Amino acid sequence: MGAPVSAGLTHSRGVPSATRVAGHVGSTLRIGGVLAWAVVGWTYRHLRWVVSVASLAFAVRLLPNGQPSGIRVLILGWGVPAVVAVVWARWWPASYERWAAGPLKRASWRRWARRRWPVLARECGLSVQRDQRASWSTSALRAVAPGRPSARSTVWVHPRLCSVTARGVTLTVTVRARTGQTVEDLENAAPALAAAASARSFRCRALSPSTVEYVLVMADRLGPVRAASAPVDVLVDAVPVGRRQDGTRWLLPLTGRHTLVVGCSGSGKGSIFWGVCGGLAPAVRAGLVRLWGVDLKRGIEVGMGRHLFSDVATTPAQALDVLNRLLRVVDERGNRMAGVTRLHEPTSSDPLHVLAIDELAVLTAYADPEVRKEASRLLAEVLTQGRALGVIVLACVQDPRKEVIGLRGLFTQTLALRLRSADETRMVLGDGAAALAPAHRISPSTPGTAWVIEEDGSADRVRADFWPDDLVRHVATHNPAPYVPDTSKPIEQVESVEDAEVDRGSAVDVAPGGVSSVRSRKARAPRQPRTPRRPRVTAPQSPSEAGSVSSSDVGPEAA
Ligand SMILES: Nc1ncnc2c1ncn2[C@@H]1O[C@H](COP(=O)(O)OP(=O)(O)OP(=O)(O)O)[C@@H](O)[C@H]1O
Repeated sequence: MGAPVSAGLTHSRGVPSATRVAGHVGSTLRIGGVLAWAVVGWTYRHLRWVVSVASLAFAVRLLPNGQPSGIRVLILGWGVPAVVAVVWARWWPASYERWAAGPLKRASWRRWARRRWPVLARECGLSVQRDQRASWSTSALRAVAPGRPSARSTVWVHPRLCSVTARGVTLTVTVRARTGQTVEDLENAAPALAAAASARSFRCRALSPSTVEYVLVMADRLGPVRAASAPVDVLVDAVPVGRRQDGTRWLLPLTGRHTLVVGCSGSGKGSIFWGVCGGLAPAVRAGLVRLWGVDLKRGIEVGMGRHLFSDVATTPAQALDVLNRLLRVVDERGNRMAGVTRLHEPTSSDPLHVLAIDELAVLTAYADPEVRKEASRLLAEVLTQGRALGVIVLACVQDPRKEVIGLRGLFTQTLALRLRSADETRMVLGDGAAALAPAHRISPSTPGTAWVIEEDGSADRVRADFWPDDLVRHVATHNPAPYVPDTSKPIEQVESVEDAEVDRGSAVDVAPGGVSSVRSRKARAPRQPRTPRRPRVTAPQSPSEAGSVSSSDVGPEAA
């Protein structure tokens, strides 16, 4: 048998085969097709610009010469701007968006709102039909030709469009209610207006009893995941946790507030937990803030950044102890501040105490009945009295039902991550929130996204930055909580400062796998003089007893 014969043409050195030529032609055609398609698409989207530039080129280049050339018009007026724009948008998208696409889009949104307002107002149920008396000219016409037109006519009355502005990815429309209309009527139309504008989301804010501002977010800035970065600035009043839906920074106010973070499993509570604790890290290092952790889910979450915390409770008994100690700070500060000031100012000797609780329900709903009762009582006291005295609480929870968190109403700001139903949204954010802040519609594919209700009552969508484990560890290691001897413990429990150091420095780092490792910080902490012996003090059992505790019973920051 002879050698197999190739079905195609044979190769000869220096002469390309038909297959290779066909391949080159094919790929050239493909690239050309993609480019042509991109140019056509861009032209379609920017038709007005292309037509304007083409007309300009025609007028400037050709008319003076008196030699019109179709090819030159095409190249100068259409081809050049289209290719420039495609290349610009492809390789420098940010500057293209900033200087070309962004301003054009915003101008078109503004024009759309102004021109379409009468139709929009009517279709969204904001306008009414009213009978109107005929004008004098109509009446005169009627006198000449009796029978028509009618002496009365029907007109549409719309709420007044006060202003239309566009900035970034938001279109802001301010509207004044017509006679007989309330701001609630205007607010109720917000979802319909947002849908008509094809907005991604919206905010609605009452500026006065007759004026409402609609902020329509036309593009989603919360889509991409953004990792947090190690904080540098010493911040106490508010910490940056992520971004708002209009792309601006989301600062979560802390001073004077108790924060409840609610979201189902996997909704990203960890990002907000570490956004706050990590954001406070430089202040912890500076001694302006003391963090206390309660993580009854085996300390897995808090263990990741253990060094940041002055103390961490991983069992119900330890949690009660932490709550008791904070209550003593509340009592001591209350006595000291009474009649002097109404809001605590954190200093390094008198810091802000932040109690961070990973899963509140484990303590207040799923623990033993006695622990539950005691924990709820202590926490209620901290929540009701601590706010102005510089003792604040950040609590995360999955289930917002009253049976699970009876203390829900004592938190002064609430963040709703992804929730399971409109009912849960109402429970967390309040009546009427299901339409304005639909946390139950947050996609499971965007963890860390939440709805917040601002002080002025408006709702905003936000997304927390993601805190990877390495970043949490890095921030905690570089911003350890300064050592503060706990003099509130009965004396026999703290034999010496060295013992206390070992006690506190033996941070139980629980690895994700659940394996604990004991790490001593004794080597790093400076050696302290021995604590003077003190008379034995019994920890108070109730707030009334706690009120009589002397300043030596609380931490040194209070002394
Ligand atoms: N801000 C974020 N951006 C992007 N992805 C995030 C963000 N936050 C969390 N995730 C992702 O979502 C997953 C779940 O997040 P996280 O553990 O914080 O949820 P959780 O609400 O605390 O859940 P659980 O209550 O079950 O502990 C994380 O593993 C992470 O991959």
